[in-house]
Amino acid sequence: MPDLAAPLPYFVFDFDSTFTQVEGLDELAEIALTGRPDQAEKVAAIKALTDQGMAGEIGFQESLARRLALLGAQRQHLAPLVARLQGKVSESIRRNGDFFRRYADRIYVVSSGFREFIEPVVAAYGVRPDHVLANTFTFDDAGNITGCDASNVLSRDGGKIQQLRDLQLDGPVYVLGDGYTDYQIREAGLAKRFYAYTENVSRPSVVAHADQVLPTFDEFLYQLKLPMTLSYPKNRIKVLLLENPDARAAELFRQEGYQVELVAGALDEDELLARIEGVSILGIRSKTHVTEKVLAAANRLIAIGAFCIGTNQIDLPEAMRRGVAVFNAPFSNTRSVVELTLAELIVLARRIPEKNPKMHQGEWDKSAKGAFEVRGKTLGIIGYGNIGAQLSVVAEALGLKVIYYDIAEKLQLGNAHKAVSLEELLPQADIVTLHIDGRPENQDFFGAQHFALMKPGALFINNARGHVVDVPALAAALRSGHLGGAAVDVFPHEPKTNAEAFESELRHLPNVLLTPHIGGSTAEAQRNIAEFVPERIMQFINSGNTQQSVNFPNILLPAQQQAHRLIHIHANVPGVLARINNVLAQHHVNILGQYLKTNELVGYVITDIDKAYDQDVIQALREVEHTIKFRVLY
Ligand SMILES: NC(=O)C1=CN([C@@H]2O[C@H](COP(=O)(O)OP(=O)(O)OC[C@H]3O[C@@H](n4cnc5c(N)ncnc54)[C@H](O)[C@@H]3O)[C@@H](O)[C@H]2O)C=CC1
Ligand SMILES: O=C(O)CCC(=O)C(=O)O
Repeated sequence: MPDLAAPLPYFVFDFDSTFTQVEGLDELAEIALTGRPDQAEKVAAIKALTDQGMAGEIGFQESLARRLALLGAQRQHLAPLVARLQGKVSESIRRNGDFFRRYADRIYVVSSGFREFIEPVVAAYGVRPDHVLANTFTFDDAGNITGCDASNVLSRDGGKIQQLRDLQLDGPVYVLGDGYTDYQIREAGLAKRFYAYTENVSRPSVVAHADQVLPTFDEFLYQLKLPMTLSYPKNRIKVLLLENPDARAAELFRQEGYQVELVAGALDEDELLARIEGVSILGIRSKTHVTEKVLAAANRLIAIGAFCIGTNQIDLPEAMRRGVAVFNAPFSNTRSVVELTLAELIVLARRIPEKNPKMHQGEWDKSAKGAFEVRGKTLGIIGYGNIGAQLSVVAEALGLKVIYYDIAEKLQLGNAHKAVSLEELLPQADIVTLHIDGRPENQDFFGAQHFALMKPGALFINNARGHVVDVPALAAALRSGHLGGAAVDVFPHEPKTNAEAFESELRHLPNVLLTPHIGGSTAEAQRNIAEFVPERIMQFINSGNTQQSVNFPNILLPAQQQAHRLIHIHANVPGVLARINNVLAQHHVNILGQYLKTNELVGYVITDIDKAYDQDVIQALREVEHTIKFRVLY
């Protein structure tokens, strides 16, 4: 570990793929070779030579000479190169630009790249020209780059070592770089610590030799307790994604700098208990249950993402009491469920679940028995929320009459007719479809007495939640012939993974279409969900914005320039806001903006304060009575 009490060390940065995201010579090659038929081939050859040099597979001098020979670059290409590199400074270095200005005396950039493009890029961050140690190009009279100044130590093998020797720095040196030649400074005894910088590229041979690996520059500042833009390095935020959400979700979290771990199936309580410690963001779909016990063990949990609509699998009040915000994707798969339901009602009306397997067994059963058109028939929709209402519109377009029942007052769409009770709806409907939510009160919502009220031969569809239907009662109604068929996508007990067997008494019943909870499983829905949920969670983490959280008071406070943002979650008891503001007043901290919203269990306050604050204020705010969670966002 670095010695925090010691005087500040000298910081030696590599440039290519460390200070910037890219290699300068690779970029120069792309610019210089633009429009040439052999551009791709030559750029690839140059990149391969860069990598071989960085990984220590060939000598630096050889790598450089071979790259320059392929380059064909001229002086005029340098200005566009600098402009390009200025836009490609590593993200975490860019956001901590103040560090370079503040500690300019202690910072050196030592690179085997070229001063012509390095100096202007780092100068924008306050790095002094005499602290940039790099090669220089040589040019011919026509301005073609012909090579590099051979008298410069950095143009030779072991150049960085010699350069550090020549510098004769009078204190400890910390080297940050992505290449083997950066490590060699430490190996030669000229640096106290070598940090492998992996934000842009991670080379196993370099990482293996590092005192520490730095996924971002924030991590370095955090470890050294130096001032930083973020309150906490993003690479320390652990995301656990279960049940295979679309790959885009992991990609977005990784882009944000978080560590992402994937588990293909659902986890039961014990399995989740074993993995939840240290997790900041948990992503699930419909099968993983986030119980009170799991939440109690979740020592770092900030947010849960339900990559679906339903959130009945999460103990929402307990999550709220523990200050864990829950987000879902309330509309991203709505259309997919509607399309499946429409397909099912036609397929059932034509008794396809019986005919299809017979055909596969070579049996030709051509008959109209029990088959009907859906045009003019009555569709009874129970639960007229997002799915029910959209289904209503599309079903009418298909020629169905719609009647619906909902416990909440809902806007009647098209010519849909509202029923005041199930008793009114059920005897009228030729097809009954459930689209209620999975709240605990809906356990066994639909039972034998309801099937009995349905028309003889009517069809039944459940694409909502398994536990809302009494399955033995449904099986009895099908077996007796009272119902003409059913389509079921959701079950009280669903396999956790595709490897587990599916058990249900609905198996092998006539005209019954069973699907493995795929109502929302379309490419479109999964991609939409995988973008929607991470976006909500990252907004919450970065700005405190809780819009569309299913369990938190919804707040959106626009970001203020020159402000620190504090997030305070507390038990909803009187007087907490006054106590927070008392602490701020006692410490003479100016409030620039503030928003409080409460619900039945918690209060959520976003406070923007001016720049002047110290650790005492933060500690005092943490100690405010009834605090559940407190975070400094920026
Ligand atoms: N099979 C699948 O893959 C999918 C299933 N779903 C499930 O579909 C269901 C509906 O989803 P959304 O329409 O988005 O939900 P929503 O919340 O927009 O609508 C649910 C509606 O049901 C009503 N409701 C609740 N309890 C009721 C009751 N006892 N009697 C009558 N009405 C009642 C509510 O007032 C609300 O209008 C949810 O359970 C959801 O989890 C959603 C997406 C995919
Ligand atoms: O696709 C999933 O995993 C669950 C879909 C679902 O039931 C929902 O969105 O509520």
